Amino acid sequence: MAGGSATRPSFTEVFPEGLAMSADLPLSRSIAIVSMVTALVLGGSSVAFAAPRAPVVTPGQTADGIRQTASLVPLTDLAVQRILLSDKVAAAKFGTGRPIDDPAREQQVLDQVTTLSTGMGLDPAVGTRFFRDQIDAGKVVQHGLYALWGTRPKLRPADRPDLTTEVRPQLDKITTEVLEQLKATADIRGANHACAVQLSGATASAVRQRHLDRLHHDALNIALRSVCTAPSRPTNGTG
Ligand SMILES: O=C(O)C(=O)C[C@]1(C(=O)O)C=C[C@@H](O)C=C1
Repeated sequence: MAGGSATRPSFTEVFPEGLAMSADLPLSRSIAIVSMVTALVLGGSSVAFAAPRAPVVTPGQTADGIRQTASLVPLTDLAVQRILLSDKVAAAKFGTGRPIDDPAREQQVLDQVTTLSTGMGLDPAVGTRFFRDQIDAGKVVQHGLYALWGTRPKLRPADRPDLTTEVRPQLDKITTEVLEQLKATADIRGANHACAVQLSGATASAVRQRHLDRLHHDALNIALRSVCTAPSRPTNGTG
């Protein structure tokens, strides 16, 4: 965690991706960067850092530093955890003849989501909508890994975890936490720009920190696709 001071931003706060000075960087931008770095190193007397000191705003905190708003980071991380467990699901099933799609198990997951959502005061439609996407994301990963392992036998998993006693309980364990985060983020989830910006930041940082490859990144986008959309219209109980 970059612990920036309230008076002067740290290097990583100014250049989160590091300082990549390439030949194609325009000269004016290079000069600007050099002067900003100089200001950082020498103690910050340049125009860039002489402006009135703004409070450091961290995710989940507003500029007044008092009112806390929810963050989409924990929800995103839980989606990543579930996606990474799909690797274990695939390893449990690959080569056993067991199909990737298991509608009975999906219904079990969605029933559990409905029960838990109702118990915690979350609209079950929100929970089930989100979990349908988690299931779709998991299936994308499984199909991707099956394809990979089919053509590259050396990449096949060495161990086969037990789906029923080992992997599914781990998936179930995450369910309550996901629903709690859906509830905690109710005010910031919606079809608006602020949500989209926060979600894209949370996704980008999860991809970076968890070193997600293209397959898992695509799956994460599927898993999170309902987060910044309008609530789905109530149905007549048919789904
Ligand atoms: O439990 C499984 O068998 C899985 O493949 C996991 C999962 C899920 O994401 O919960 C995904 C696809 C199946 O259709 C059922 C459930």
